[in-house]
Amino acid sequence: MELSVSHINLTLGSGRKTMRPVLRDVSFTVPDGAFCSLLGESGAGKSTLLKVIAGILLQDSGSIAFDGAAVDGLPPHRRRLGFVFQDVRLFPHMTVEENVAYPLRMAGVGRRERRARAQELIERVQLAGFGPRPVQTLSGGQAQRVALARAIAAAPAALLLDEPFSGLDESLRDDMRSLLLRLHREEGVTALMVTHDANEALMMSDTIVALDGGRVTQLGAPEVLYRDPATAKIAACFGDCSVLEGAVRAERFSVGEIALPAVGVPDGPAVAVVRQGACSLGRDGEEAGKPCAGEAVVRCGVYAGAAYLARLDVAGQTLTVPTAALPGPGEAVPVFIGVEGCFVFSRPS
Ligand SMILES: Nc1ncnc2c1ncn2[C@@H]1O[C@H](COP(=O)(O)OP(=O)(O)OP(=O)(O)O)[C@@H](O)[C@H]1O
Repeated sequence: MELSVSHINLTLGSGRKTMRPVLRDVSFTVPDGAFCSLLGESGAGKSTLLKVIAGILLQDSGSIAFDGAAVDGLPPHRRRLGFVFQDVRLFPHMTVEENVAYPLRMAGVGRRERRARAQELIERVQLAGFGPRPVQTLSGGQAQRVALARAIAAAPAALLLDEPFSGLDESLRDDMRSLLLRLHREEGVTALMVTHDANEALMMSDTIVALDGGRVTQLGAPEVLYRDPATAKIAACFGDCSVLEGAVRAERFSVGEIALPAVGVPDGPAVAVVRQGACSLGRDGEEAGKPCAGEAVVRCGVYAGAAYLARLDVAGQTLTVPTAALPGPGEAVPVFIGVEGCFVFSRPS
């Protein structure tokens, strides 16, 4: 099913003083069978948007459509959606099988067919034999597998997932991501997942919708957001980086002794996001063929396993650069920064 979100606006709050716009003109389309992530920091409006799509909250204006047909007048239970939440929300008084079969019971599916589908799904989420178990006896990862099986049991029109793995240990998350992607592919179900983990969004999505302050700031394939981020926040969300405030003049960003290309950026205050992987010190940078960005003074260094991290002083700000050999504090060192990991944006003055 194609899921369309068109010009959604929503203001929330209990009194005039607390009313604030939470969603502002949000529009995007998730094609039939695609996996889309809603990415944004806390308070961006991700969960609120999921609730609007589910029909739990009603928007002030705009429309939600499934396969081109508006569903704004439909209550949540008639939207045929499957849900997975961070806090799992299994029915505690039911067994694993009863939980998975519940949406089928609600849909009026006969007992024998319900049992067969529940059994099949329990096996597909690698919990064969767990059917009669009370859900309170499950580990966090097992409970989330049951929640996934339950969410797809009644072949929903779309699957909505709200931070489904953030309550799990990192060691479990990768397994769960693979399982979810496999089920998504096998069922061919359209999926929309809320996450604040940019790398999770990169790994899992066909499309990412970046939300900030209730607005869509960028929409596109993971590669597009990674290689050509539209805002400094998006550039900075994909892992270790330094953020430097400076100014652009004649398409050059400068701060302290550091200068970087800023093609197309107008003159004025600006911010540069510099990914650690794009930076090298001294001879390492020359050998990698990166352009020299200038000199900076070593403030301190830390050991980070694969490399040392040199913390350099740039006009009172910190530029972190991985290095095989740590120079001493106070030493001035040439810094090399590859253009592919360096993004400059105008900053309102
Ligand atoms: N019922 C409400 N009344 C007033 N403000 C609300 C209400 N629900 C949410 N908000 C506000 O709307 C904004 C967006 O909230 P939302 O929960 O959608 O963000 P989020 O991106 O999902 O964040 P998180 O990752 O922390 O869950 C927040 O500033 C929140 O305080």
